Amino acid sequence: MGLTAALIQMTSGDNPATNLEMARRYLQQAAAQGATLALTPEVTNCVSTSNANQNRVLQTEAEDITLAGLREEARALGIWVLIGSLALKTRDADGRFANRSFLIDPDGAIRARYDKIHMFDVQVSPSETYRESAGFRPGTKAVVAQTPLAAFGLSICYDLRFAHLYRSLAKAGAVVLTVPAAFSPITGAAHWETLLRARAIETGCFVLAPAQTGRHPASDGQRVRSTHGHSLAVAPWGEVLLDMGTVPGVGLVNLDLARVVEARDRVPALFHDRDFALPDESP
Ligand SMILES: O=C(O)CNC(=O)[C@H](CS)NC(=O)CCC(=O)C(=O)O
Repeated sequence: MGLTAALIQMTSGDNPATNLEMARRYLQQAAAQGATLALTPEVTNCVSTSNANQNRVLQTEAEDITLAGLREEARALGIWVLIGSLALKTRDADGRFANRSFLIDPDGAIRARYDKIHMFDVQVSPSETYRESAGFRPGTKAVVAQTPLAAFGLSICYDLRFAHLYRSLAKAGAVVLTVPAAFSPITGAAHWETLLRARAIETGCFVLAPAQTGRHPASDGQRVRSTHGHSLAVAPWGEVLLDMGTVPGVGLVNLDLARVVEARDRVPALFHDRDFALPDESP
């Protein structure tokens, strides 16, 4: 029961057509190297700090060129593709976008969709504040995708900090957790690897985390955004199998799915939950 996965590390800019060309090339390299599954980062189609630019270049799911192009590429190459996420227009009255992950099969069909649940509304330093919920509407539904390769538990970026989501995914049958990201450099250096390894150890799952990296090109006048990189693959026992550093590219990793059962047999903590009373509010 083996699975060869390719993590794709990218520096997406704010022009979806350029990002799509880059993603296509990486998928072709992944397939040529023997990958049966390739995974792209969060907001593969557009990293932008300008709401005006997003309103101009983003499209609905039905019109999105990145979704159509990568479905076509999956079919041409005969591989599975996890599109980490796409920023997409919705029909919501408030005009907010969706931050949506897609699992595509080798026929190019969409096998699962997941909308990011937890919004990154965080001041990471005195000069750096994110308010994701101003532009994006949160999802409300956890997703496990059953496939002939494996059962995948989907998540996105800031979701990583909510351990109970991953526990729920693993209990619902997931053996591979996907965490595409565009992590901030400050929190990335402090928390990224530790959190990913913790989620793997707690659940006895493989964790695949394709990431955005570097300084993202932006049209004139926009704030340039940087991301942490370090796309990571972690085994169910917690070892880091692959760390891609900060250079864009394709990283291959072999997953021996028997190691999920092995890790859970050694430490069955996933199956040792107990009910408990919450602490009293009174002192
Ligand atoms: O805004 C976009 O274009 C797409 N969304 C993102 O990049 C999101 C929200 S700003 N980034 C994160 O969730 C980083 C989380 C993080 O860094 C942490 O948890 O420490």
